[in-house]
Amino acid sequence: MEYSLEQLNEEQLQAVTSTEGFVRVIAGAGSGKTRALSHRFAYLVNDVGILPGNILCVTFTNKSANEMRQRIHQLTGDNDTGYINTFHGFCVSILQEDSHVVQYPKNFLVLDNSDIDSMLKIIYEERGLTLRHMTFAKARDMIEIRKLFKNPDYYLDMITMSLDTLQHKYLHASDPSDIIFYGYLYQEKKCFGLDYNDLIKFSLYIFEQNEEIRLKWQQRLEYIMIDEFQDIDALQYKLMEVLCGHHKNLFIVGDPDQTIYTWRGANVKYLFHFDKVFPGTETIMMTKNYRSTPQILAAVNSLIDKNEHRIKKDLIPILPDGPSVLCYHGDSSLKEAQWIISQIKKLQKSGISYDDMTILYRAHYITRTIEEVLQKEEIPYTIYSGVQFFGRMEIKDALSYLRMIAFKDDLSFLRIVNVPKRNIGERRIRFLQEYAQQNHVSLYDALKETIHHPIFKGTKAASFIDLIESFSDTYEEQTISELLSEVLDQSGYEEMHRTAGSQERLDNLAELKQSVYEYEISCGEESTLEHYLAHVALFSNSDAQDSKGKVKLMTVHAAKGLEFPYVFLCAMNEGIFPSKKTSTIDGMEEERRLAFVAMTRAQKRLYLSESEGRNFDGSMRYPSRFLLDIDESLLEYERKPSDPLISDTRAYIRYSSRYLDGYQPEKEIFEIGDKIRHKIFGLGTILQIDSSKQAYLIQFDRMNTPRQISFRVTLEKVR
Ligand SMILES: Nc1ncnc2c1ncn2[C@@H]1O[C@H](COP(=O)(O)OP(=O)(O)OP(=O)(O)O)[C@@H](O)[C@H]1O
Repeated sequence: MEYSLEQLNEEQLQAVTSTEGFVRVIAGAGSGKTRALSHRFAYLVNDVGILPGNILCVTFTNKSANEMRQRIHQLTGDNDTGYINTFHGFCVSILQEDSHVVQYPKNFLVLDNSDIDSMLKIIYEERGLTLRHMTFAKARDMIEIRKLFKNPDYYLDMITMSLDTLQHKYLHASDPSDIIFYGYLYQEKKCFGLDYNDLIKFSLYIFEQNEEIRLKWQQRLEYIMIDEFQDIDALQYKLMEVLCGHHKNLFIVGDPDQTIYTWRGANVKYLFHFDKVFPGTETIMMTKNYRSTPQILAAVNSLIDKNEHRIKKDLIPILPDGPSVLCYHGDSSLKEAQWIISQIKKLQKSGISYDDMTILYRAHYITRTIEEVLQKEEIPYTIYSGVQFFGRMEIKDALSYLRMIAFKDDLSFLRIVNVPKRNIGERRIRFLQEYAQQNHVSLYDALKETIHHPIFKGTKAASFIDLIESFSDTYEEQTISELLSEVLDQSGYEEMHRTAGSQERLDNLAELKQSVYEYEISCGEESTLEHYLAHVALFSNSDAQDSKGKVKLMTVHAAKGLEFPYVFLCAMNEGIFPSKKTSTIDGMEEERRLAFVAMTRAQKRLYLSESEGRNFDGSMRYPSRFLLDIDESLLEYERKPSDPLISDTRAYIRYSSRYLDGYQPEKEIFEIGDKIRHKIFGLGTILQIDSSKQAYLIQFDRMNTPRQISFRVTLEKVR
């Protein structure tokens, strides 16, 4: 894009040319925030004559920083694009220049999650901790929470204590949380590593300690601009306050309706109260939407209007009319996927490239059925910010267990023999490889033949053989889905992920079981384990490298800030979107904002779909409340959920909403004669309601006599 202020509307122009003082832009989705920011930067450089190195432009992710750099480069033609970075990235620049104040070298290490895990591994080994004490995911969270709230001055230990003193503190800690925390600080200091928290804390400390350095940075940053201000957290805010302290030229842009990171500490109050904290703030509202058709905008306005904690602001369409928002209710997730793919084919036949079509979803595991249909129909696709379903580690591991039972091949063996840990590490594998080569046998046979060799003392090799042998003997009599469940259980594989707290992996395994089950019922005679393995092998080899000419699949979080001509938002079901983890009213509003972000990505047409069936916990799948939030007249249904299903959904939403924010309903919500499902006793009918005992009298279909069941137990209404 060429630089020209004529490409801007009135509000954008005001935002671009109001260079001095505190300026706040409250902007809607698709209203041209990115365009305004990049033009403002270019205006300062091209027209005002400011040096790019004196401008700081903060974005939310590294990816948006890269994109912003490219745009600004195009607009200014200048190779120096100044400081365009995330807060963390900018702190790296500060520390590279001034880390000597805290006696850290310039080439300090920036730690990511896998570095942190490696450090945790050392600490656990040194101090005899196991994942039962705390999973790595929990340990990382715990460290972050302690750094933010419980021990906010922790960085002083890192800066002022000698390595020996820090080590002493670690070695003398006795509580697992203290051991991990101080062990981690010690490990960090030992390698001059800094995590995201430290980067900001250290920068703030340097500014606090050294006025000269603070002033140097404050003077350097003549203009500061911050994007996605609705997602700023307390530490970033503090840093911003310091940085703009000299010139006081601070420009912020945000959309309160797109706050989706409160779970990470973002707080939209900073955007709301900005004008009180910085008197004289000029506020500009940008609500004209250039991205989406009036049909899409009417639907999203209607959705977000249902959030109670918000400033009312409708997006105003600029583009001409387009087709209606098209919705579909499937009898199963397969039917839903087939419908999406049929729409994709229709679009493609009309001359639209696959590039222009994107499928969005709330949770990764949703892609499995969609991928299967896409592959069957030979439609090219690519998954962003995630691995294709059958390429995921846990899916490959699970399938390797099945392959091991059927074929006992070396590849499967190598993949799973030590997963979960059976103490069969590299040295023992080398031993097996040598034996196998000399005796021309498979690795598994090598293990069986050498199992009494002293090298396998203290390992769980024998129980691994028992496991494989016992399944090999019986698998032909079992269904594949039973086999899979049992092997994941008896091998300890699922337990391993449970202990590690990897809910996403467990969800994916549950989805794999579901897919095996569907395979069995759809292919009758041919459903042997060998057939199944041949069938899935076709799915595991697709590559996701080049995205040209391919349908895109991504989570809603990954789609933030992007736009696509045709958007399919799928699996719009209770328990998926909103996520089953939503437990507070604020959390539900955040989920709704997330749905809003998803829908506002669409430019030409938006497709919404959901399907019946069961969730992993056995509960019914109801259409999402977010679909019901949208005024009915704004949605065109190609296939609608039945009226009884809609009324049950409403009842379910009313019922489950009571539990938000920990509310425990005291009153009964079923009526006499209602059919219910109890998670253990199965189907039944309500005979009596006893409010004094807070219980129902229920006749269960499979019991001779009725039972009294407390209100405390969740019952599901059956149509
Ligand atoms: N003044 C304008 N005239 C024409 N098109 C515009 C104008 N401003 C923005 N657009 C177009 O509108 C679309 C949305 O703009 P942009 O991506 O900057 O929005 P945004 O506010 O950053 O969106 P979001 O917050 O939803 O990610 C882009 O395709 C952009 O080119």
